[in-house]
Amino acid sequence: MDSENDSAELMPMFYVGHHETKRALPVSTQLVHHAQDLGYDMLTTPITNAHFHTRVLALLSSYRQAVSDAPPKQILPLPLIAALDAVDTPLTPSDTISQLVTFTSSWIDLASPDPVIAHLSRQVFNLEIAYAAFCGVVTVVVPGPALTHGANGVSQFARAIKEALSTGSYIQLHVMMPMDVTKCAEEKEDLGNLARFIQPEFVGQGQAMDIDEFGAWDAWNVIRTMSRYHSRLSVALELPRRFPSLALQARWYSEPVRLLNLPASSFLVNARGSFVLSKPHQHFIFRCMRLRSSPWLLLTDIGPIPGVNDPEMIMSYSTGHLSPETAADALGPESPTISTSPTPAEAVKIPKKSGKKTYDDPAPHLSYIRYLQRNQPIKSTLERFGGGFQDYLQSPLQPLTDNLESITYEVFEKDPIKYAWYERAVAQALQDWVAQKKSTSSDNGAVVIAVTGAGRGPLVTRALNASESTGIPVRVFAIEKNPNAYVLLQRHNMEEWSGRVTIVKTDMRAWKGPMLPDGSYGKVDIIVSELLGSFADNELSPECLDGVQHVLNPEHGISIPSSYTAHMTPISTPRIWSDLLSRSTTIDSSAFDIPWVVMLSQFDYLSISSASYASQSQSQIPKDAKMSQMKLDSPLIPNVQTAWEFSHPLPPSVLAQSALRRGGSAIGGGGGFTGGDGANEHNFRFCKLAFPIQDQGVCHGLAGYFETVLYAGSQGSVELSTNPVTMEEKSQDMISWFPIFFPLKTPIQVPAGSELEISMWRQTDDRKVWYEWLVESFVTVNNRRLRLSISDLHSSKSNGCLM
Ligand SMILES: C[S@@+](CC[C@H](N)C(=O)[O-])C[C@H]1O[C@@H](n2cnc3c(N)ncnc32)[C@H](O)[C@@H]1O
Repeated sequence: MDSENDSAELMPMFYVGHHETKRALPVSTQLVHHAQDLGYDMLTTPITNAHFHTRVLALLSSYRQAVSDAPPKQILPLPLIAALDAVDTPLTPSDTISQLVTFTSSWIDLASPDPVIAHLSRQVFNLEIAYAAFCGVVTVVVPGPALTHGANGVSQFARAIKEALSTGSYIQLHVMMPMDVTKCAEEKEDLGNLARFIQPEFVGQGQAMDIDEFGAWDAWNVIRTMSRYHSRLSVALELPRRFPSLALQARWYSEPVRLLNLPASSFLVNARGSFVLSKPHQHFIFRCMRLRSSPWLLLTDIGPIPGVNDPEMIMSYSTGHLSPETAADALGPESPTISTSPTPAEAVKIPKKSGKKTYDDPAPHLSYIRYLQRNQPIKSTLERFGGGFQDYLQSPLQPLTDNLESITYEVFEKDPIKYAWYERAVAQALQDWVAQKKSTSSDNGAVVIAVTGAGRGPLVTRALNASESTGIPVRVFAIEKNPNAYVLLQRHNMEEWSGRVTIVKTDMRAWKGPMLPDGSYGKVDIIVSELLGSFADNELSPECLDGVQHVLNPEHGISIPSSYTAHMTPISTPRIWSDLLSRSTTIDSSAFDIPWVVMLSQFDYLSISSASYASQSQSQIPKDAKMSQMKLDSPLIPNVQTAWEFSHPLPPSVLAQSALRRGGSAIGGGGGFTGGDGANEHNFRFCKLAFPIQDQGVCHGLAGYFETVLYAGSQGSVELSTNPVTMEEKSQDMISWFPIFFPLKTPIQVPAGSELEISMWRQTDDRKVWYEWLVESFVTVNNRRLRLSISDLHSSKSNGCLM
């Protein structure tokens, strides 16, 4: 198999279903197989049929009649729907039932302010859920609430969903929500919809919500919040013809979307007369398909399954092999000529270009989706490296207290950027050293380098390379406290480094420096270390480097890295939060007090850089962008702020004061704030940052990143970054670090135009280091700043990093 095929095989699979809102035929096993022969993976079916619908309408009508015939003060009991009859449903338990996506009735109105309509709707819904569960159905799609009834209606609907999750204890419930309620296709006049039979006194009752672009998302937020982020509850998202703002797209992307519903109206027709999707549709679908649980696609009302009534018809399997013209983009719906862009129904009437023989595709929409599947954007380095780790929570490494395994080092060493950048930094530092005519700590003019925390030695190799490439002689020491890695370092010294390196097995803080012939200890000119964690200082780089600074040449000595900064931004991530909730109730009650290392994937930034937010109406995807080249990062640039900085070496006076405090002498002060002598208190940090929130949302925690200056000299600075705003410019394709996530035990609802204030502390008691974090939400009304909510003060003290 060639490598192209190899990588194509690793691309996500698209599972595509065929859905008819009014399917004429019951879905038999034969029909399922027939659809599979065409290339569909699944079919949908309603749980009940028109017979049942008619029965309920008749019951409503006779009830209304009875009420109007009854004497004025007589109260009649609410109408009761008799149990389902065999003629009421096309479903029956069968071998193929688990392959069907079932739909509850769309003609009910669970959120109705009319108690009779609500009562009937609830009965229909409960009967359907119970029967589907009985039949062994796995997937049930529930049409979302009518938003016209306002907030009260949404909570009624949400309550019914919560009930259904306990009735059908194995069923996955997908609530069908429009991506953008303001761009919803006009509700088709459904004469049988119970909502039409609302009594006049209830019309307009229940404060209608001010429905803005985020209206449907807001309703979904109520539904999943009331069900406590239930793991069997997700969204079936209906994609509109014209896509909403990038902010709303990004929000839906962060939700548990398990079905993407593509009605016929979401397709455009290109110059060739073929059904295609706009660039924003393509981009959104491609992004969603990269999620750890990628959604299924439903093609809705694109016509019945072809060939069902025509056994003679020659069918072809939709492989996605389309000519470039057939799959070419259409004039997008965002084009000013939108009105001339035909709807699919209109397009059917467009004469095909004469002269060319047209290929009659029985399933053109499906063929196009398969084409997208074949032409997905190539994977980024990070995606190739991190595949399978998306949103997977890992406890941060503690390389100081734990001894890493060889395989962990091996993973670091695959980084295509980090080590190359270190080599550049060392080379530039050596060149500056010589150019500035600085004296060295050796007796022969060689610059003395110590790689402190050498691991299996990749930075040692890079330091030797830098010496060779610059022609500047060095003397190299490799310091490592992991006894197992020490063995490997010795082997490398014999086999790769020709014995040029002095290997010392010790904690760097206990190392006295290079031993001189007279038995005394010399100094080091450059300390090279990589002790950084996802939040810069969380693997105790500051404490380790303070502890080894005594060996550094006091006059000229430098540290690579010379500084590092921690960064953060508030995010919404329902997926990770619900994962933490179940952990906190099962395996780890402190799950919300741990900063987790995680390859953040299904999340949304809550605070966007003002320039990026302002320009979001302009299409971010160039018109001529090839599918395979599309970038699938978050489309908006977040507002990421710096929490604090550490730099090395420290001024000697700071270390001198720390030494005075250690041991608790009177002259060393009154002890630490949080215990101990306070000898590490110079590494205490605090920050309070304010983040503007543009759109309403829910904050589930803080995403943390870091930047580091390895070396800044005469040739500029060599930097690494995991900060999404700067990583592309500073160290694109670096894969060694995933972000860190500081969770909130109780998610904070944030209105549009509000502000989140984040307080973060790096605490220490001389024995360990931990973080504390607090989030507050504010809104300004009539020039008064009002606090809306405040989180718990979270603390990782019980899981702190031991010094
Ligand atoms: C993140 S790993 C980096 C390893 C290697 N430099 C690399 O880039 O692949 C950090 C290394 O520092 C070592 N280390 C951490 N604290 C140390 C200390 N106080 N003294 C000596 N080694 C230490 C760990 O055992 C580990 O091997």
